[in-house]
Amino acid sequence: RRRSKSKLPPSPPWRLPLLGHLHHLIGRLPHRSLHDLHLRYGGRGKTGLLLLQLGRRRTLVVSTAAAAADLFKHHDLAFSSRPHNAAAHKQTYGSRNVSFAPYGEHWRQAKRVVVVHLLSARRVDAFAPVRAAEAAALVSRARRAAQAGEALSLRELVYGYTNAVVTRAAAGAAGATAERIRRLMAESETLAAAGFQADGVLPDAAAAVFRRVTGLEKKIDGMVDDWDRFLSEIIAEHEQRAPPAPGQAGGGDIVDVLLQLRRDQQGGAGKGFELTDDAVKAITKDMIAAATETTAVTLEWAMAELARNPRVMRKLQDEIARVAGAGDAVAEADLSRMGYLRAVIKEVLRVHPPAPLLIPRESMADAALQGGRYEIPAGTTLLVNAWAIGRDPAAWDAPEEFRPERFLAGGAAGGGGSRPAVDFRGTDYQLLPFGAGRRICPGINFAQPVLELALASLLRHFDWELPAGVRPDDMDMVEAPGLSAPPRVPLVLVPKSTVPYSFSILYLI
Ligand code: HEM
Repeated sequence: RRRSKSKLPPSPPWRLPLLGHLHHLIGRLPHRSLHDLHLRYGGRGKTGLLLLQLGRRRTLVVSTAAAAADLFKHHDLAFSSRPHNAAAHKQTYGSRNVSFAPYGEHWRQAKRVVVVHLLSARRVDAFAPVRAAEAAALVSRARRAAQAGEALSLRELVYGYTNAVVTRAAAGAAGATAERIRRLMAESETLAAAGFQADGVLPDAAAAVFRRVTGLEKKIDGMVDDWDRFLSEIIAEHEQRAPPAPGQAGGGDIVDVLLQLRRDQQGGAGKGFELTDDAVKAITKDMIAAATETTAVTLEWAMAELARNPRVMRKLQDEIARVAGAGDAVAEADLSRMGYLRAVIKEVLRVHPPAPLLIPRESMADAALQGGRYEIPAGTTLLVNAWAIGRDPAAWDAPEEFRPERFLAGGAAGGGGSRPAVDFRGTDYQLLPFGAGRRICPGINFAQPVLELALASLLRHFDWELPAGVRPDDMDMVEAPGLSAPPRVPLVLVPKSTVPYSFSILYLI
């Protein structure tokens, strides 16, 4: 026992009964306190690993790019499951979605369906008209505020946009339905966070008692029923109307595609996976939940950084004006020529990853990390601290500076040099906002044009100013607690129109 203990990664002192090291995190943002713990107790050689006992879960925390590279290159399979969580299990039809499904045949087949059929490049292209219409609606909302000289809540503005794009792409729904999804999602997030906490600390039976006694169980059940009623209605509506004809432009929304797959394959892609009603609902809900908040949070942080860095805002506006030409709406075809826009989005995701600890994973087998220096037993929860990795001084020059230029082609991670630009697709381990390996986010291709088009449109048509009396240095750049990490102080900015009145009329009609 002594020998294997010496092969465990470093741990902080003061491990309390029941809580373990949880008291180090209480009342603070987990990604920030885990980063502090890594700096303080991560060992002399800073191996990038820390082993904590968080309530009942033995937890490995990865905090540097080098440690993430070793983990994802050599041990990804061992760490490809997800820890069981009773609240999440209930909300996902028994973990029949992708995000929370344990590693196994269901997850493999469901992820294949998502990657090949729901989020392929062709499918994402087919949603271009939805993005264009919602970007125009976004601009016209901002224009009304600009003409009235009013300040705008950026959170409301960008959440309305991502919510509309995602619900239309997933379920063909708009208007009142999008509003219903928005309410369901806000309530689910609060309940999921509470459920996660109870489950993380207490053994199963005690966590179940805690949920019952506090009324949490009843609220979760109510929420599960509300979602189920809503998703059943959507499926029924889709089944009643004629399916999109083969080859029809777009081929329908995500629910259409799932129902068509079910008709074609009579129960899915093979053994261990059936596209039952529950699976269709779980996957549809997963797409909506995984896409809406993450993209909205990225846009809110992007606007906050631009407001704080007027030099970057001006440089970006110049690029957009140069590529998009005068007056007109930004066309998606132009986005690929906006290198600085892409660099800005990467820099935002480096400094403010919307899922700072990714989604927790769990190891299925013993793993010998860093060439056998450390042995991690099976059943260990894994947290990859993407927020800390984005600030790793061994991987980034001046990590606290917001400097998109570091991502321009030919620039090395830290800026300058001739290496290819760092990307966020899971092979550059210093930039992991979407994760890496088998569990990497399958939504990158969907998220990218949603983010780029919104940002280019908002910057094309308006200058964005801080409300009177607020200086860039006064801005609070700390995250709110929760599953995603928006700014803790919702961003408010004042749009000033940059487009001549004759063009702006087009956006009001
Ligand atoms: C800025 C936008 C987004 C960010 C930052 C983001 C981030 C993430 C992260 C960190 C993970 C966990 C990866 C891991 O465990 O290693 C994940 C998983 C996932 N994401 Fe995203 N995501 C975004 C947008 C989307 C979109 C638009 C969709 C779908 C339309 C989506 C669908 C999913 C799904 C289904 C998973 C689960 C994958 C699995 O467990 O195998 N995401 N995402």
